[in-house]
Amino acid sequence: MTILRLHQKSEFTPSRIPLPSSKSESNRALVIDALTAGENKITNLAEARDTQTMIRLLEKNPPVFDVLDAGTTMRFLTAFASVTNQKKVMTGTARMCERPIGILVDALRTIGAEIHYLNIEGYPPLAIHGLPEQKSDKVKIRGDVSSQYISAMLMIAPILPQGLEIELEGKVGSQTYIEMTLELMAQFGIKYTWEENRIKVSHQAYQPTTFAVESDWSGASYWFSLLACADSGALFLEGLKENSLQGDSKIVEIMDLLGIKSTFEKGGVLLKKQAVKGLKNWDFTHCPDLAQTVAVTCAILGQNSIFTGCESLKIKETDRILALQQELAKFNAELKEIEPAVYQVIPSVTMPRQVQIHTYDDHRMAMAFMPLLTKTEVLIEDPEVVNKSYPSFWKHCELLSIAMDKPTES
Ligand SMILES: O=C(O)C1=C[C@@H](OP(=O)(O)O)[C@@H](O)[C@H](O)C1
Ligand SMILES: C=C(OP(=O)(O)O)C(=O)O
Repeated sequence: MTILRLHQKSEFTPSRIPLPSSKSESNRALVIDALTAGENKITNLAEARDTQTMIRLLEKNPPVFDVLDAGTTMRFLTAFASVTNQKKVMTGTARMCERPIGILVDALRTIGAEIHYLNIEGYPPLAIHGLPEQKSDKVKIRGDVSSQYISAMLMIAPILPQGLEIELEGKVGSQTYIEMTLELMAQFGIKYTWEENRIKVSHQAYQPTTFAVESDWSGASYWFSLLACADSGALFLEGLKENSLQGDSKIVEIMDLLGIKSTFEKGGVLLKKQAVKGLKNWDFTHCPDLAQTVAVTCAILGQNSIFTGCESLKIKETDRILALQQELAKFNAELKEIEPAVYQVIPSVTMPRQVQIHTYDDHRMAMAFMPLLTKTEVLIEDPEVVNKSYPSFWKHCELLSIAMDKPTES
């Protein structure tokens, strides 16, 4: 295990942070590009490992698609390999093989794909044998497990000879990501309708276009949190736009309650400190990746908050609820279950002189706990975990003159 020591620092001189590109937008653009007959010009693709994995697999087209720990890559490429009628084994890390995929496999089988489970029913690894003939132009997909299944089906829908109608069943989580998929498809010329719980996409061709991936709002959230927890400073986050395809731009509203004023300017957003208004509760149904950032911020800022809509957090890179509970306890804060998927953050009252954060192979655990350095010395276990979405994260900490020791082996 490597450990990165972050020295305490609570004042930041106004600094600029060049954010990474969004892996969610990148991975959609890459799949759509692979399904477009002509030449697209896609710029600003993410350096994230999840995106680099997608690029490598699409370029090299090996018989086994090992997606490592990338959820979108697993789900999007399962649909892609099916619709392009390929024989493919889909696999990933041990954790990836614990993340459910049965809902997507069922939907693909309904439209005619031949897919077998190689180990446990409902989970990767999978063997795909192609989609010889479209058997149905309608599927029902429940929306409360992962929106990635719906995005995966949507992106392949125009390629299907009969198009596709998707009926969303029950509560829909991460809807902003479904909207992102459809908006991106629209930018590549696709027409669709979405009435109540039915999304219809007819058979049509993706139109070659130019598309620039936006900066990553999920990655931006950690800098909002850092400034919210700091005593003073200002930050300019480069490349963010007010009207984003990304639902995690909600961090602006959340952090407005937690003491950050955001002003959109040419080339990005300026963050300044303002009085804390208070965050009594927040629903994370459509922005689950912000939950860790906001939980840590509330715990540090003395905000007793109720978090709802946390259903999907247990099936991400790790069980994020358990991981948060264990790590918040290290500085005497709590994430208490009130009822299923509803939690209360009980903030820290005493801060130890040093806190060592276990990161559970989850990039967001490392990044979400970084702002703790405003209050104490922080040791981050396996800091390279950030590579999944934000490989330059620690370099960007250095831009803020956050002192850190070279990672040591232990
Ligand atoms: O489609 C996407 O790009 C994503 C959707 C979300 O997953 P769920 O739909 O599983 O909540 C999100 O947590 C993930 O980081 C990225
Ligand atoms: C959940 C995440 O990613 P994925 O599901 O694509 O692995 C994430 O980046 O927080």
